[in-house]
Amino acid sequence: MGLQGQIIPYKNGEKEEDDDERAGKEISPFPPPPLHSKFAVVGYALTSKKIKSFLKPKLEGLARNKGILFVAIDQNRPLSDQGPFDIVLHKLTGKEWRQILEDYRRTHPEVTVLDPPDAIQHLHNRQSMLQCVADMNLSNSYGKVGIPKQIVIKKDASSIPGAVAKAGLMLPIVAKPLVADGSAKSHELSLAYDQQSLQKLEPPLVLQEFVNHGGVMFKVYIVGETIKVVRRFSLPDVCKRELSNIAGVFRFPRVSCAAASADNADLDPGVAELPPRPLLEKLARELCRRLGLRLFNLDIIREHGTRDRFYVIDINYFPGYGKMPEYEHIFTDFLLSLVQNQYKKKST
Ligand SMILES: O=P(O)(O)O[C@@H]1[C@@H](OP(=O)(O)O)[C@H](OP(=O)(O)O)[C@H](O)[C@H](OP(=O)(O)O)[C@H]1OP(=O)(O)O
Ligand SMILES: Nc1ncnc2c1ncn2[C@@H]1O[C@H](COP(=O)(O)OP(=O)(O)O)[C@@H](O)[C@H]1O
Ligand SMILES: [Mg+2]
Ligand SMILES: [Mg+2]
Repeated sequence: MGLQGQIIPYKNGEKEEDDDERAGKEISPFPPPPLHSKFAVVGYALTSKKIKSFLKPKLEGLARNKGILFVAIDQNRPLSDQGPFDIVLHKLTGKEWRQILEDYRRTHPEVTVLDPPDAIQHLHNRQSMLQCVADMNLSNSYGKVGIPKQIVIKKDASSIPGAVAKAGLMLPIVAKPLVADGSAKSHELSLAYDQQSLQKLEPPLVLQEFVNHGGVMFKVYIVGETIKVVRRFSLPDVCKRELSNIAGVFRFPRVSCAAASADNADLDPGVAELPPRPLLEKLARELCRRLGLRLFNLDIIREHGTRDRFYVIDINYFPGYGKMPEYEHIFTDFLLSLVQNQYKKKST
């Protein structure tokens, strides 16, 4: 079964209508936009890559029909002189930009900044990124969600074999740059097969046990209270024989970017089966609360040979929603719900 149309809203469990049927003739379930302007104004500060993949004509068209206007933020002018905005949507890096946003949040509490810069900052370090998942210790009748056993190596590659042995990490080991700032370098991943090769790695790093997961992972996209899951191909399992015959470090430039959708692939059902919906709902809701974020996705894998043992391996702020089926409807409804909440707050 393909995943198209698999929407998991927390609240009502209603299924979205067919994309094509609704395109262009949206009847909004929300009351009209606020009184101060005809449109709800969403200021955006995004890279050109993001504008291309996210702000597609279909999204802008649908938004306009629902009373939402996207307006580009001019980074060379003070934010307060622009707008007025109801919402600020952003994904740019740099200390200066963070400070501008923090100041703006303080002086414009009526504007929803998606999301707060300090909360996003939490995801820019691969150790702090997964801490919330570890703290949650989610385990119920639907399954158990954890993170792979991991350690952080800040410097000194020669200390790695000792640190790995002391922590009891099993080979093979995945090495990821500690900083996840969106740069090409931060997505470079290495797989080390033997103890000796570990010294070839370049700190600062997070070292994680490689968890066999049948070569398929799940991307869980979160937009406010809505979650949507897609399947992607991933790194293949490493078997014991391979482990004893292969030595060295294997480097991958950007695994997840190269990974194709596995939604319609003919897969072993035990590998392809989506994680249970109630488990993902609980995980997503808790992560939204703990991280203070509304726009993110997480990469989750199922330990091969188990039914209900899951590991979160990555969390990304404002990911590639363009690859999430029906994101235009989900995103515009989300923006409207935010504006509506602001309006309610103002009138009470
Ligand atoms: O460009 P895309 O559509 O592949 O999106 C990237 C994400 O892919 P995904 O939605 O998970 O498939 C990607 O996810 P992964 O880290 O590759 O799992 C990141 O979120 C990436 O942002 P950044 O480089 O970490 O700042 C995202 O890149 P930006 O679009 O934010 O630059
Ligand atoms: N601990 C792990 N066990 C097995 N595979 C992993 C593990 N960590 C990462 N991977 C694989 O490597 C890919 C990239 O790692 P990830 O942490 O998602 O980095 P990125 O932020 O660059 O996407 C994942 O999508 C998955 O295919
Ligand atoms: Mg990833
Ligand atoms: Mg990532």
